[in-house]
Amino acid sequence: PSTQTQIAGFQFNNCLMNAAGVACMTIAELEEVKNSAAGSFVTKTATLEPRAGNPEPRYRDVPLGSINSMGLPNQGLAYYLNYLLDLQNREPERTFFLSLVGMSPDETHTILRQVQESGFTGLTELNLSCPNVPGKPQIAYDFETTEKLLGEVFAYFSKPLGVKLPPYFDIVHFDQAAAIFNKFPIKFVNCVNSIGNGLYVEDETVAIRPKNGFGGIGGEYIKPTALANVHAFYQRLNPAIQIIGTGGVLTGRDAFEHILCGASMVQVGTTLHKEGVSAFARITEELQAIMAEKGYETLEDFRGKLKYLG
Ligand SMILES: C=Cc1c(C(=O)O)[nH]c(=O)[nH]c1=O
Repeated sequence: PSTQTQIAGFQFNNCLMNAAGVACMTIAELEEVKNSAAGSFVTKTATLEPRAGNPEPRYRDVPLGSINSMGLPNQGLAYYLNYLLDLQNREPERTFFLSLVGMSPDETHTILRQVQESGFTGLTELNLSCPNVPGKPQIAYDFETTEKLLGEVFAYFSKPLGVKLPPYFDIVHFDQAAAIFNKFPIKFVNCVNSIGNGLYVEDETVAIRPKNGFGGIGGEYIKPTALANVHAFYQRLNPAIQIIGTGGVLTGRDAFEHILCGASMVQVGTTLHKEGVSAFARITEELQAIMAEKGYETLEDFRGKLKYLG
């Protein structure tokens, strides 16, 4: 069975890749993901200028997942954009993702204009869901701001662009969010970012320093929420807008469920942080075994075909 896929017309030889934030801060990390069984990579979300991020400890692996309040540390847009421009000349047959967001709407436009004016030929993932910059609410929880921002972006941005979304927990919010995204030539939505502002306690103390221990939750804790968001948007969005599924992927079974719920690409975060890039080959083999057992040759044979109980 083949686990190849396509997003916005770009072919990928595998439907698995890293989630932004994990194994993607430096060129060395990105090269390692690129040279693994992963079909692509996405960079750490880039801001205009480099950022140190929040004080450590700011990321912890825990038994059922992870908690982080990194605070958007990154090397700055130029670092990632220049690497991607060089890479697309070295490997023109492959496509990669650039994740970005500004610290303000104006900065977001400045960044996107730089990408627009560059020769970047890959996919852009606008992160509307960082939960860990103190004082900055997650953009995508503010529907008015999100619609205004996207309207401004698509007035000048013509390269393929998708959005990284926080999890929603209310059916009406799925309706309202999908109605906004359906207004724009968005190529994909990536559901979900970490579940914001969880609290992990060890004995009597928090596990991370920033925000008195509050941080985004990933891993096994979040798969039901991730699958629900993947499927809710799959049900509601214009079919021209594809879904990237992120959250709770430990095994081929989890990847299968994301695709069954409608995902065209599946991202791995916490598991990649814990296991390293060998996770991609393992999860791929597990997914192929499930497909073989069920007689599915391609992802198309089961994508979005979640059965209801009638
Ligand atoms: C880009 C900031 C993010 C961060 C962060 O850098 O704190 N952590 C997340 O779990 N999701 C994010 O989107």
